[in-house]
Amino acid sequence: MMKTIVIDGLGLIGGSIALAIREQWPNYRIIGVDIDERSLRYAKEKGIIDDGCAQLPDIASAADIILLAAPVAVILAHMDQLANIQLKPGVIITDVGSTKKQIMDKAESFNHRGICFIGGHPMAGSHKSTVTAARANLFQSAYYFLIPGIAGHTQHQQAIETLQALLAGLHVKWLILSATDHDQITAQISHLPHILAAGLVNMSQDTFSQSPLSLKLAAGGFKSITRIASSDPEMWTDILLSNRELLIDRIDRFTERLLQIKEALRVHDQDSIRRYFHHAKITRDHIQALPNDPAANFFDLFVNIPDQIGAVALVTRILQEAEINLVNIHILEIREEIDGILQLSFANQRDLSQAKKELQRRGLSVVRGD
Ligand SMILES: NC(=O)c1ccc[n+]([C@@H]2O[C@H](COP(=O)([O-])OP(=O)(O)OC[C@H]3O[C@@H](n4cnc5c(N)ncnc54)[C@H](O)[C@@H]3O)[C@@H](O)[C@H]2O)c1
Ligand SMILES: O=C(O)C(=O)C[C@]1(C(=O)O)C=C[C@@H](O)C=C1
Repeated sequence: MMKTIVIDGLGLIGGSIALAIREQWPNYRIIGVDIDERSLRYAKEKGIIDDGCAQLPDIASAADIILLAAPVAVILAHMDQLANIQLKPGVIITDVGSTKKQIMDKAESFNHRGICFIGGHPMAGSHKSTVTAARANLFQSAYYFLIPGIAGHTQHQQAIETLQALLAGLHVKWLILSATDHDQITAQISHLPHILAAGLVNMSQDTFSQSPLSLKLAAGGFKSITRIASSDPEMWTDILLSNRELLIDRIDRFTERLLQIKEALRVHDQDSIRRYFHHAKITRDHIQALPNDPAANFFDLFVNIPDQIGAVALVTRILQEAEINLVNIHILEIREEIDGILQLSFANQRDLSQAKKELQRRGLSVVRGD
């Protein structure tokens, strides 16, 4: 059956989801809503959407599924708008906001009216924004959190299954959890890191205000830890304000840890300093690949590639000749002008080990990947 999908906020995330729905369900009608007319025009020209609209209330009543994909404060404001509109019977509303508690609290009024609101959050993205950066495979192999409006309720269970079918083309790993758990987890592994990355860039800029060249000397370390400081400031202001209390706590805890390492330095405590880095290394190394663990994110191999035409093609050709399946390939934006690092993701440890052997046999240097 043909369905009308309304995507409110047609940026990086809304656009990427539209592309994946398009691939999987070519007959569905996709309407994009955005205040930015250029984004709508671009998306229509590229065939990402069938039609565009500037205001959600003008199109909401035609939707079978409404996906709210604007910044968090706009999602909250547009939920208020939707509350006053007669929607199609059986409509499902969902969102992609990076915080969930505030949104799910507001969603209660829909659920009381018998309208299913399922919270959502694809746990992948980029520091780039707008629909021009959208890609159908942006979320491949990433986690996608779903928060049922009323856990265990039959209608909500069915709505979850409908959404999972709609978004099957994203090729994500679904994880159902509560809004509170979601916000606690993302405060630590997404929101705090963005605060720290931006702080580090700002501090470095201030430190070198009299010698701007110094900032340009930054190598891979600074660039990899601060890539996300290029993210959209409006989006992150909304996220922080929407997860205020948990973030204040995370900042306090982080400050304590900074003071501990400062004290170790002050008293020349070599053991503590070594333990600090050792503990982090063991933990970080295991995030990359946990052999035989189905919950492992990726089996990643990091390969040095010279800054030469055809270098990436050589890597893919070697893998193709050895008949090794590649799940994803990503050029890391570090060490520009010297050489690049390719991140190759495999479905399992066996493919990763075989790929590592083949690439090394052909003279390529593997930076990391066990
Ligand atoms: N960027 C990421 O990595 C990422 C990952 C997962 C979830 N999210 C969440 O997804 C949402 C969108 O993020 P994004 O990265 O796609 O941002 P984006 O800036 O690329 O897109 C947001 C879009 O919303 C539009 N918009 C803003 N105000 C609007 C309004 N009043 N009405 C209609 N449209 C409006 C903007 O014009 C823009 O096209 C945010 O809630 C964010 O927290 C982001
Ligand atoms: O890769 C990035 O640039 C991201 O910041 C993506 C990222 C994150 O990992 O923190 C950012 C916000 C989202 O809510 C989910 C994912």
